[in-house]
Amino acid sequence: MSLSLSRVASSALAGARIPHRERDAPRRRRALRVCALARGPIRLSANKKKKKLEKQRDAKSKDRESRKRDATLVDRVNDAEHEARRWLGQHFLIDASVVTDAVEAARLNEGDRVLEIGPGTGNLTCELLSRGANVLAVEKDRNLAEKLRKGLCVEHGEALRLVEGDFLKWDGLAAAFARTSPEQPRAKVVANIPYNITTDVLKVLLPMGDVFEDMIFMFQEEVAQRLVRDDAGGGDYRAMSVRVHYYSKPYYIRFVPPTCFMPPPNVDSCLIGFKPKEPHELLPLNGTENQFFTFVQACFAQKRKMLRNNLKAVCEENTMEGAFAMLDRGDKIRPQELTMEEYVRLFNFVRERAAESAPSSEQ
Ligand SMILES: C[S@@+](CC[C@H](N)C(=O)[O-])C[C@H]1O[C@@H](n2cnc3c(N)ncnc32)[C@H](O)[C@@H]1O
Repeated sequence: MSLSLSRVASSALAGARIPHRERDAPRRRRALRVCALARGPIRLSANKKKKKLEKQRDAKSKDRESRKRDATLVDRVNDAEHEARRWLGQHFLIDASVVTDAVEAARLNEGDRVLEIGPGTGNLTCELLSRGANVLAVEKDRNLAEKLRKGLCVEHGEALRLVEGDFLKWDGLAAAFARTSPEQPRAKVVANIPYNITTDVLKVLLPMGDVFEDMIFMFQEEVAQRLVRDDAGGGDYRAMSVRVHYYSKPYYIRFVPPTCFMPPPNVDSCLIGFKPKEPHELLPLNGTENQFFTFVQACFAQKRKMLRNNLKAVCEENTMEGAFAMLDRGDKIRPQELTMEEYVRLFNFVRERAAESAPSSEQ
């Protein structure tokens, strides 16, 4: 290039007529370079277009597929010809993506034992069975239980066992899921139950970490947000959060809008998981678990008040001074500002002081 430029320059200086091709050579070379540069992005954008089209086609076919799956769920609810009973929290799942996410969150393996509370018309149950799980379902509604017995139970034989009755009154739980050897995998729980019984159901299941490993629940969104956060300090941190974090590691899975149910509920929902701690992972207590939770409940007796005021009811003045010094969180702390670990330390401290000041039985 420097050669041709110098030839052009010297010819021009000599006043000679520069040949057309030589005069235009630098411009042509520049144009070629620009074209070469241009070709790259042009090819790239063609690829992008192709990929975008493929993605759109994929999305459309997935959309068609999931609408077909949604329709199957709606059909199953309609086929039950059952009038939903609101007092039993009957909002049946009709969104296939939610059903899939709930079941996948349980990380099922072929042959896993699963407790389903409230199978209803069987949409979650069918998905669990299709993944090779052995399901034990507890349904309170007599009409729905009857339909399940005549339908899914016949279809799936031993893979599905149905217990008709109120889960909270059922005394067969421990025996039904007892492990026959330490090598046997723990069972799993999947439940879309009425929101007004979730707390009671959790009270039963959370301490069963040696029996259940994954627990997936449908929850009211607002309540789940409170339970999952361990940010003591938020005004919504309640005694139930202490219980949940003592026994498990809760985690948020996904948001579920009212349109995913038939009939739709008035509140937003979500899937939430609880990973129960095994017995050896639980923090040691200076007393029984019941005594601990009764103590925590007393600390929250009036949650707008300072912890000091609530503690007065359960411990001596000098024990309280020692407890506050041990916690080192100041005098004005409120019940919702302590973490679960701090409640365990507080409980253990108060119990230890109480034992020290009690008259010895050997005297
Ligand atoms: C929200 S519906 C869910 C039904 C189904 N699992 C679904 O996702 O489509 C709640 C189900 O729990 C049942 N149920 C309500 N209270 C119950 C209880 N205490 N014990 C067992 N089942 C209960 C209801 O009858 C209903 O079938």
